Amino acid sequence: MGQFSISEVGHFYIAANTSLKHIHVTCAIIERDGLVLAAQRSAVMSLPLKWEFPGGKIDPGESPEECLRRELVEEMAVHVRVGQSLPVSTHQYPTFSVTLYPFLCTIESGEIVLHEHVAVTWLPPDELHTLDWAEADLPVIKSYQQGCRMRDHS
Ligand SMILES: Nc1nc2c([nH]c(=O)n2[C@H]2C[C@H](O)[C@@H](COP(=O)(O)OP(=O)(O)OP(=O)(O)O)O2)c(=O)[nH]1
Repeated sequence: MGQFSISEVGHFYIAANTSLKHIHVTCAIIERDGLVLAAQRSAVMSLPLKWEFPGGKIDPGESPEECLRRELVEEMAVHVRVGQSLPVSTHQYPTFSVTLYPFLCTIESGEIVLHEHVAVTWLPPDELHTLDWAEADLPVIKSYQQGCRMRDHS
């Protein structure tokens, strides 16, 4: 051990990185009465206790909108109306990378029952940054907040 040069270590690092898992995930920015829903991942999920927008991995043959509707029923027992899409963004975590497909949503029917998350909260868009978010969500929050400011000024 300790026999590798910097360039060899760099090579192994790049080789390991190119085989990282890449997942495609939808996420729902659910708006109600000027507030937005954030959900906290449980201690036993990946990215434990981080806050996120509910959603999940897109199944083969499924559209992002179909995925969101399915995930929201599974995770929170609500039926959502899927609206406008926001810019897609990709983030590399140390052990996997994720492409997020965010959509504005509203709850069509159902009361929230948490099947996977430990908590949800409703926040004004400009207070979203007060939570400890999954890192991949930071650009999503930024573009969402920019969109809100444009809506406010139109
Ligand atoms: N649903 C959702 N997942 C997110 C967001 N941001 C973010 O980094 N992720 C990550 C967390 C998970 O690693 C992955 C979503 O997949 P998932 O919810 O099916 O993940 P999981 O790890 O609980 O599922 P599993 O692989 O254990 O079956 O994407 C987000 O805003 N919403």
